[in-house]
Amino acid sequence: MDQRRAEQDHNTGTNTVSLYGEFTVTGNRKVRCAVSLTERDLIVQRLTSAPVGRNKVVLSLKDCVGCRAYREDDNADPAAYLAAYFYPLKRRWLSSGVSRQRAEQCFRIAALQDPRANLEEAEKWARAVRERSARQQYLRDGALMSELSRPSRMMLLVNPQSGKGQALTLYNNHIQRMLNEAGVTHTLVITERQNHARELVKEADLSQWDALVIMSGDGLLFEVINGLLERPDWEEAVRTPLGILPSGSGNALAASIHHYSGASAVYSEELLVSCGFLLCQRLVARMDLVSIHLSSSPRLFSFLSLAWGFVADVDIESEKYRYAGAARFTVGTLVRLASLRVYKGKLAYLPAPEDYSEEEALGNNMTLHCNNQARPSRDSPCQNTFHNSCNSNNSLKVRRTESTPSRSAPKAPAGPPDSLLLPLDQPLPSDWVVVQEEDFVLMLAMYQSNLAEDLLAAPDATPDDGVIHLFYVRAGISRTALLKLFLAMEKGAHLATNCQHLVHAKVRALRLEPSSPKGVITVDGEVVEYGPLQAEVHRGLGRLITG
Ligand SMILES: Nc1ncnc2c1ncn2[C@@H]1O[C@H](COP(=O)(O)OP(=O)(O)OP(=O)(O)O)[C@@H](O)[C@H]1O
Repeated sequence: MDQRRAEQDHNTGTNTVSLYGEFTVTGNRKVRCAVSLTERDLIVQRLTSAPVGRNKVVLSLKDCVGCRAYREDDNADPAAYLAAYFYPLKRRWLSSGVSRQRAEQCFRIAALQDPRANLEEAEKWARAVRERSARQQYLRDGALMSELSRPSRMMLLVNPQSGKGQALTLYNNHIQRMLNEAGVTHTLVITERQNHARELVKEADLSQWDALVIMSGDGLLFEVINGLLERPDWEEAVRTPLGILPSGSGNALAASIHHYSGASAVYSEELLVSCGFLLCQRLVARMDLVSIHLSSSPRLFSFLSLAWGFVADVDIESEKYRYAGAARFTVGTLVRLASLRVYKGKLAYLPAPEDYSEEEALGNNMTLHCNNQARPSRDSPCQNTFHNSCNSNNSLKVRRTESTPSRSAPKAPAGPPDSLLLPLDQPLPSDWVVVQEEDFVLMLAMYQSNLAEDLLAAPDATPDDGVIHLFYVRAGISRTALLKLFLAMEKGAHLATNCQHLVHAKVRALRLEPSSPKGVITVDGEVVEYGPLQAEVHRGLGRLITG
């Protein structure tokens, strides 16, 4: 295989070769390779007499997280080295599924005797690979995404107790190396107790960070989001890009991000590698946040779900099967099915208009600016233009931030006002739909696609569709039918089962008034005050690093 043939091979279509070189493989100087870089791919061809196909590897730059040039400490060796890090989707051993698996390409560049010249050549390649791979990401993901600045600085909050208690091991085994390969500078913060992360982000100098990344379950992100919204500068703070790396047992947001990337479902460490890869791409989208009013607690902000009845009970009761990881929900579902019960209450909602258009989403939002240099010009938050009577209600219920040390104390309660909600003790506005039934098996409001790694509850949800996907199951459903629904939910096929007891509505706000004296309500998997509540979606209020 000679140089001319290698070049001809790849000079096809628009994928023209922009760099070509012949290097040896690091670690085996006998193996020579012809390496070509095109706009889309890095093509490595071993220069042997064997048939071409077997010796050629084509690596898509979309799968590349980073590339670097370096010299080794050996002064006698004039060579420089080029290492490129890829995480392509590969078929799993003995399975039909695919998952991202690490593939490193490492070359020795020693064409010249001058070590500096070799290093310059390696650096030219590394720059070209990085630039093209960043361009590929941006092209793939379109206009509504923005990119973090490079190099990026992230605060990585790790909850060592999350899931099976292996978060730090998972960080050491996968994430540390991947972030280094991608040139992401990160500071590791190990959370020590409940609310530690919340307090930290409430006080943090956010200008130091391009993103806050949470390695835990969904509970830690819930704390971080609410901490950001308690700040006097919440309008700016809530637009800090947030990333998630799954090490809990539910990992619903991580599974949702993976789902949005279009890849087939993966679980546990494979999900972690996928989310790590997506984090390294540094693409930021808007994320809906839902403001939730409880009867006497301060207002909360939720990014994932609101549940009452069967789902909330399973979430909480299955805590004791935590050692089983993601399987805890399956075990919990089976246990609760055996003692299936009816939950009484009133449910009402404001339907989302059919043509809830992109323009409406963008109405109050300008271009995304995600790096810290651009922070002062970050886009305005979604601000509601109506200021009706509900605001006085909110001002009573919102957690006040006067106790937070700050240069300028906030005049208004933290977080945006709610424009669609009347006080809980007032009748509903006339355009709301009141559900006729008062006997339910479950109520589940979702604003991301996944309820857990293996529960695709709202398959067509997107991070910023401005919609609460409301599901409820009426009383009267048999155990078998309910089990079938949950089994179908693994593939997101529950709506296609045509179950007469399952209702799905896309809504912008809802009110729930449970009438049973005791019960469980969860917000993002965390137990909250039981009693009447209402919720309103704030389209695109937050920022999420997603794929
Ligand atoms: N070092 C710590 N020790 C105990 N609790 C902690 C610590 N750090 C954080 N926490 C708390 O643990 C709670 C649970 O965290 P999180 O939901 O992220 O993980 P998880 O419960 O393991 O995940 P999942 O809900 O998916 O099972 C959070 O409310 C957080 O405040």
